[in-house]
Amino acid sequence: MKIKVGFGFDVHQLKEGHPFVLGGVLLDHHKGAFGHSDADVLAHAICDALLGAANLRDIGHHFKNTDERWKGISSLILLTECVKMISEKGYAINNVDAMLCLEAPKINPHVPKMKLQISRAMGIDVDDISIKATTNETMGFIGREEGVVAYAVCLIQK
Ligand SMILES: Nc1ccn([C@@H]2O[C@H](COP(=O)(O)O)[C@@H](O)[C@H]2O)c(=O)n1
Ligand SMILES: C[C@@]1(CO)OP(=O)(O)OP(=O)(O)OC[C@H]1O
Repeated sequence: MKIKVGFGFDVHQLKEGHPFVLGGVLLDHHKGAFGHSDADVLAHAICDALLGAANLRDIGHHFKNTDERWKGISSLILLTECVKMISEKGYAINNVDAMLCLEAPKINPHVPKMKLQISRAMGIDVDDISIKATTNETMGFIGREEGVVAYAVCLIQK
């Protein structure tokens, strides 16, 4: 059996009045993430972890942020596409572990729904997805609520 690990990171600016989508869940917050797609940093970090594990470059290589096809797209669709790419190389997903870093809102109440959305998009068990959150203790751009960050690792095997 071949086992591979992948790591992903993403960051997006937070702007007043923008929708805030994380893990496919629309959060009720005065600020939201700004990007070419729906700017879902959690989905993007998982995409990069999957692609990295299978040595398939990165999200921007496959989905250019100048391509009109991806403007405003739900990143869950991009996540499903990344799963297809690694499946075509013969890999199955073992598990995903992710970390969100943002000052507000509180993420814990939304974790079950995020896990469900991501499990559906990836076609894996909800129990094989872990989502955690931390603040940046008011420091730096995260502490000033200027941006949101996500990290993810995943294990794939064939
Ligand atoms: N946006 C966030 C940030 C944190 N949490 C939860 O609160 C716990 C304590 O966070 P600290 O940054 O103060 O260590 C953290 O372990 C998470 O459970 C959250 O839900 N949403
Ligand atoms: C998702 C893509 C494509 O729409 O764009 P963004 O939403 O701007 O996100 P980013 O993480 O900056 O780049 C990856 C791109 O593939």
